[in-house]
Amino acid sequence: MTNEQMTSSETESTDDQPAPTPGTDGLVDSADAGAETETDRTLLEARDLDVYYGEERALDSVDIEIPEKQVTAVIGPSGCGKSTFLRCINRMNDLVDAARVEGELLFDGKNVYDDDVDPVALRRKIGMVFQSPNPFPKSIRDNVAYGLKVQGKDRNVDEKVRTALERAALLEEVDGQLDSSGLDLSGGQQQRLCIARAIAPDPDVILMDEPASALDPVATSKIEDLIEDLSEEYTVVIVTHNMQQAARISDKTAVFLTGGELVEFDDTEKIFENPEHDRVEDYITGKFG
Ligand SMILES: Nc1ncnc2c1ncn2[C@@H]1O[C@H](COP(=O)(O)OP(=O)(O)OP(=O)(O)O)[C@@H](O)[C@H]1O
Repeated sequence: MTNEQMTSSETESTDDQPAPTPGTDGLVDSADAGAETETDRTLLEARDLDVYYGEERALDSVDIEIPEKQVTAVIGPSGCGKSTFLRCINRMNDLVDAARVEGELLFDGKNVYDDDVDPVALRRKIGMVFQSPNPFPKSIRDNVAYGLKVQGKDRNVDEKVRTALERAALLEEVDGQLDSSGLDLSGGQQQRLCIARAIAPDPDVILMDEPASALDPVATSKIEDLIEDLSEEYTVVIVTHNMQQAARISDKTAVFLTGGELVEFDDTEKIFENPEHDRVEDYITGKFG
């Protein structure tokens, strides 16, 4: 992973937003970015975004505006590019040799693919939770403190760890055993530990790639409740195969179909009750996919 350094302090702004203050990592500080409490403010935007793996196109000219502090679900049949899209947002595709990205992915009006953006710093602002819980073989405390220590944020670590565990709805269950291994927790607890680890560095966005697909129904329901709570403070983008889950927990839904095409993006209710496109209706009603 390259830790690219900022070479310019220039920051782009969108037409309807004031120019935010650039940080030393090429990114903007969301707290400086103007009307951060407006729920419909766009935080993430793809413009004509294509991704290729070698010669194969996985995303086809995707345009989307994702609002802050809401849950956006990304659904679609297997292989349609959902995970690829998610990984574009925090440049995880940089780690895939064959992947090539064209177009723009704006975070707070700044293209994350600009040369002056440090991908490591970007991933602290845009955290990620994966399909299978993947705690480090360390204590619960060290798992959550990991990102803070990497950032050199060594002050009040215990307090920050407890806050993150509380936000991830795990503190009550693990209080008094923060020195036990994270690997000794149940699958659902491990996933909430991973969520606590993602939120400890205080990101703006949490990306989730099928975060409940490896969990039983009770653990899944806890994660779903948690995702809804998290959207009060964070922008959540979640890939899910489970359409009922998307309908239950998301405010907006993006439907990708074969070939990496974003066919429809709208309020979740509209997508599930009255989609514009026949192909989306066919997918939602299970006619294919
Ligand atoms: N590392 C890679 N190298 C080459 N091709 C890839 C790679 N990752 C994904 N692809 C291809 O890109 C396309 C989109 O894959 P992606 O994983 O984004 O789809 P998805 O909708 O998330 O699928 P699923 O629902 O099965 O997880 C597929 O054709 C896939 O084979």
